[in-house]
Amino acid sequence: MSSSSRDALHFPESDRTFLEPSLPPQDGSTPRPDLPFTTLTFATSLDSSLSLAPGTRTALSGPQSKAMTHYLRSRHDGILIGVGTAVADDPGLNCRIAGVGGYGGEGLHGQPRPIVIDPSLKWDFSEGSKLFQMCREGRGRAPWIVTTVQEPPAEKAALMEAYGGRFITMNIPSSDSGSCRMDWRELLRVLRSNGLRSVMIEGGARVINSLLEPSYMALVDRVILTIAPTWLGQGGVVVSPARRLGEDGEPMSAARLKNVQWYPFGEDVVLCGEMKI
Ligand SMILES: NC(=O)c1ccc[n+]([C@@H]2O[C@H](COP(=O)([O-])OP(=O)(O)OC[C@H]3O[C@@H](n4cnc5c(N)ncnc54)[C@H](O)[C@@H]3O)[C@@H](O)[C@H]2O)c1
Ligand SMILES: Nc1nc(=O)c(N)c(NC[C@H](O)[C@H](O)[C@H](O)COP(=O)(O)O)[nH]1
Repeated sequence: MSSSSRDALHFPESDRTFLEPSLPPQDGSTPRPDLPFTTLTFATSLDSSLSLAPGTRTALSGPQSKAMTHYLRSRHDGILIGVGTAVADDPGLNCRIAGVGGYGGEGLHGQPRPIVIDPSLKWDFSEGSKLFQMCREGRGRAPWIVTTVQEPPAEKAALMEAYGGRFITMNIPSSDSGSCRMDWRELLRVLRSNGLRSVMIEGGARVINSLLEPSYMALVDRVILTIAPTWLGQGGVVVSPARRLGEDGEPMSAARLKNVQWYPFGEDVVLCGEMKI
C-alpha cells in the first residue's frame, strides 16, 4: 500500500445517502447560471466557537464527521477560507478521501481548488506551507488568492506561477473603520466565470459572519454544519452574525435555516439545511 493510500480517509457509502440531496448536482448544473452552487460548511462547538482563540486551530470534528468534510471536498470544485484561517491553520485544503487524486485516484480528480480571501496579502506562504507541500506530492491543487493588491511581491508571484496558482485581483471597498468588505456576489461570479461550478465555504468566523448578512445569505444554497459536544468557552472565535432589526425596530434573529435535517454522527451531530430568506 502506498503512503498516500495509508493516509486516506474512508466515508462509507451507507453514510453518503443522507448527504446526497444537500450536495451540488452530479451533472454540474448550477441553480443560477452565473453563480456556483455554494455550500456553507464548518464545525462548531455548542457555544458557536470555531476555535479556542484567534490564531489557533482547534479540532472539533470527530473522525466520522472529519471524513464527511473531506467527502464534501471531493464533491465541490472549490474550497474557500479567509486569510485568518490560512495564517492560523497552515491548511492543506485538499481532499483525503480514498479514491481521489493523490489518494489512490488519477491525477487531481476530486481535488478542490483552494481559494483564500486575502485583501492585503497578509498570508506569508512559502514552499514550506502545507498547501504547497500537498501540490508537490500531487495531492492537492495550488491556491487562488483573492486580493486588492495589484502587484503581488515578485517572489510570491513566482511561487504561484510555478505551482499553477494565481492571484485574482478584485476591488474590495474599505469602510470608514478601515476594514474592507467584499461583495460576495461579485466574488462568486468571478469564481464561476473561472470555471468553478460549486464552492464550499469553510470559514473562519469573519468570512461566515459576513456571508450571513441579509444582502448575501441568499447566495448560500446549502448549509452543512458539524456540531461537536463541547463548549470551548469565552474568548473563542465565534460565529454570530450582526443582529437585524425588524420593521417595527425591534431586534429579530440574524438568520434562520429551513428544511433542516439532523444526523447523529459518532459523538457529533451534522445539520443540513437551507437559508430561510
Ligand atoms: N471549526 C471550523 O470549521 C473552522 C473553519 C475555518 C476556520 N476555523 C478557525 O477560525 C479561525 C479564523 O477565523 P477568523 O475569523 O479569524 O478569520 P477568517 O478566516 O474569517 O479570515 C478573516 C480575514 O479574511 C478577510 N475577509 C474575510 N471576510 C471578508 C469580507 N467579507 N470582506 C473582505 N475581507 C474579508 C479579511 O482579511 C479578514 O481579516 C481560526 O482559528 C481557524 O482555525 C475553524
Ligand atoms: N470540519 C472541521 N472540523 C474541525 O474540527 C475543524 N477544526 C475544521 N477546521 C476547518 C479549517 O479551519 C479550515 O477549513 C482549514 O484551514 C482546513 O485545513 P486542512 O485542509 O484540514 O489542513 N473543520
